[in-house]
Amino acid sequence: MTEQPEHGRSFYDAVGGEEALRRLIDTFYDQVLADPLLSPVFAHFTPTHVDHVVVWLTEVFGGPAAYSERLGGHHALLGHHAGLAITEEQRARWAELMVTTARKELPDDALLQQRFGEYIEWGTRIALAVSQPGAEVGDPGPVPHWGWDGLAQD
Ligand code: HEM
Repeated sequence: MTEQPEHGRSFYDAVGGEEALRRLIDTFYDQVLADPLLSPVFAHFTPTHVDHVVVWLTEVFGGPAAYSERLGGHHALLGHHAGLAITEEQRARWAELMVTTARKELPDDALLQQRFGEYIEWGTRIALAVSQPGAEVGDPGPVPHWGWDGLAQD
């Protein structure tokens, strides 16, 4: 788990744990579903979507590894985006809404907000890539870990 001396705690704990991630994702999807560019992409949205995104982010940021244990891990996550044909405009809007929601819902800590934004930029580019027609997920390896130093090389 990545830690930074002056911040001390794991990135997951500093973010505020599962409770903060749930607040973030609840607020975020309220906006996604009201957004004319994104709402058509989420036509089949269900409340379990919120749960699963929270479980994913929990594991990525160093909390319990429940996405790997219960929801199929990295391969399954990428597979959920297969065939969606996400456009760059949609990706950028998704990322922008997530980052602006994080400014309201996550702690007001410059490094935390920066690393969170970098993860969203990285993750949304991968989601766009695997969503294109004919793209193959292959073997993406274990769920990535992201923290005070960005992507952990573990
Ligand atoms: C960091 C970036 C992203 C993360 C962590 C993420 C996370 C997830 C997760 C965990 C699921 C599975 C939900 C479930 O099991 O119900 C999912 C599905 C989905 N994601 Fe993403 N996502 C990202 C980027 C995007 C972007 C940029 C878009 C579109 C603009 C998108 C559109 C969707 C859609 C439409 C589904 C539902 C697909 C289905 O019906 O199964 N995602 N995402």
